[in-house]
Amino acid sequence: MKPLFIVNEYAGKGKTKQRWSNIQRHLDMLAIPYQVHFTTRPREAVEVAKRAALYECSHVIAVGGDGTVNEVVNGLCGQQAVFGVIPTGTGNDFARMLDIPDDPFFAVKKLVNGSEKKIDLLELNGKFIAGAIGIGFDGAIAEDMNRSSWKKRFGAFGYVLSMLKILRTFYPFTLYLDLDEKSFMIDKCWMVAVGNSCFYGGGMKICPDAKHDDGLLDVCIVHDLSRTGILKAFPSVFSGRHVQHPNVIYMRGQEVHVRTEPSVYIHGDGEIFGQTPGEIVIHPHALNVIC
Ligand SMILES: Nc1ncnc2c1ncn2[C@@H]1O[C@H](COP(=O)(O)OP(=O)(O)OP(=O)(O)O)[C@@H](O)[C@H]1O
Repeated sequence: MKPLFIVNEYAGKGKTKQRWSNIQRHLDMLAIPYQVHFTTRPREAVEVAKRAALYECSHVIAVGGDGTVNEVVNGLCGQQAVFGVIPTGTGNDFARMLDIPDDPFFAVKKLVNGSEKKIDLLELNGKFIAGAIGIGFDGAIAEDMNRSSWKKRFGAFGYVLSMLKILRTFYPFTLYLDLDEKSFMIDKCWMVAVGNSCFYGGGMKICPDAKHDDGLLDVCIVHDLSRTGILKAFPSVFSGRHVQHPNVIYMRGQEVHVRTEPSVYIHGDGEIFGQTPGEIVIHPHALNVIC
């Protein structure tokens, strides 16, 4: 039973093609037999991972960034095969969550010597997300980044550029949020983040206490801040200290329903999943991974 590598050569600003030759060299050096599929278009990885059982593979490894991880996870969820990742993308937050190194040699070694564990997954309106979901200001930033060439040109720094652009035009919204049995109505809301992992946007700790195997989702709400206030608070998201800010609410639960007035964008691990409303549920121990 050979592992199947699903490679997105376009991930990491197109550098994955070069990185894959390195990875292949390391696999051959360690005498690891494998099968490989190169994606030819967006979302193809979902279909390939769905057919993993036909390939008779014990492991399915995504070679790419968080978008590729998301597609493979959505195809693989509910199957026996174990999921792994070799990070070659721009943000690589999933690999960061599992402590998988960027260096291809050490990432391959980790795949070979790593142990298996089960991790939780978020489900948003029927789709699975391994890392974190952003609603509102952050969804608008992700939408802008995916449309512009900034991510390709500037990598993770493209997030900051899109943030500065969206900050000028974004208007806070009214949030109606149900978390398990509790209901909240929050005016002048900027964003809601729901995290399975603490990392997102290339290393930002938006939900700093989120753990990917505790059966809980973490919710972070930013509200009632001026544009200058957002700018001042932004750097603290890299350390996770933003949760101490008086205009940040931080909670934990199992199921979140979000409605907003007006509708705002939702992203999951950087990919746009439409607009609000959104229903988010945590699925404890839903995916077998090597870490
Ligand atoms: N052959 C292809 N041609 C064009 N796009 C593709 C192809 N295969 C996959 N994709 C798309 O490439 C997009 C970007 O891939 P991915 O997210 O893995 O890399 P990244 O954006 O560099 O990394 P990260 O998400 O970690 O910042 C995904 O949304 C995926 O659907």
